[in-house]
Amino acid sequence: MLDRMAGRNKVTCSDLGWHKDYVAISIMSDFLFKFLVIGSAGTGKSCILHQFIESKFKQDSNHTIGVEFGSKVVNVGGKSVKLQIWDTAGQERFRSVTRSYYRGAAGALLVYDITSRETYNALTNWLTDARTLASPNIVILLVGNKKDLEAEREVTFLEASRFAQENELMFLETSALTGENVEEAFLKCARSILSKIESGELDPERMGSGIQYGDASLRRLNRQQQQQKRPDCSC
Ligand SMILES: Nc1nc2c(ncn2[C@@H]2O[C@H](COP(=O)(O)OP(=O)(O)OP(=O)(O)O)[C@@H](O)[C@H]2O)c(=O)[nH]1
Repeated sequence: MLDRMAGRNKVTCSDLGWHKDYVAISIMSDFLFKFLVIGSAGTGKSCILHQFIESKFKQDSNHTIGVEFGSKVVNVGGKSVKLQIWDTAGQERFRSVTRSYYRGAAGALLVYDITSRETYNALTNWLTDARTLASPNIVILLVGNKKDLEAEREVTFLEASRFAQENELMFLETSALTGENVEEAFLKCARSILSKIESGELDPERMGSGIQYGDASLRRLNRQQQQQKRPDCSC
């Protein structure tokens, strides 16, 4: 099972139950965050995930069947965070399958294609799904992908920034082709979750928070508890 956590895996419909019993806590990480990548078909979600994990463009990307999975450990503000990322199919026919993955997600990249107004117009529906089906405190970053296709742009940066502001989303334009802002998108989302944990706005111990302590944090907590239990030395 651990092999499946290193890198990226296709999850077929028959596999859909396996992760339910799986407690994925990385040995060296401080936290584990569950992430979703959502948005209309063809916006580049799989290519974004591939670029983030493999640092290269996925040349022959096919439509995702159900969901695919990838993971990566990143350093955020001195903390080691394992991102457990579910790349969902954008096609309507997979909607019931993909919706079952929303529960307990801490963060999401909501992706549209800057060269397709249709994918931008669908954002409100995706957002409603994310906010109702995932954790109520889910941190969402709006991603305008295919930034390299400037000549074919149908959605301006300003328009999308306003949408993001009105809907309390963070916003970035990316290119899975060149890699521009791809890592930054995941890091920005992770940073925001981490700062909400630090400020107490997010509680990793709440069921369905999409956040777990990694072994490094657990070891630290155990040490602190042991020290508190030790009786004071009277010598
Ligand atoms: N020029 C350009 N093409 C891209 C970019 N990202 C993805 N593509 C292309 O867009 C198409 C769709 O990419 P995918 O990553 O498969 O899209 P998806 O959102 O995962 O699609 P579904 O799995 O059906 O939901 C492919 O032909 C990619 O080569 C990008 O940043 N720039």
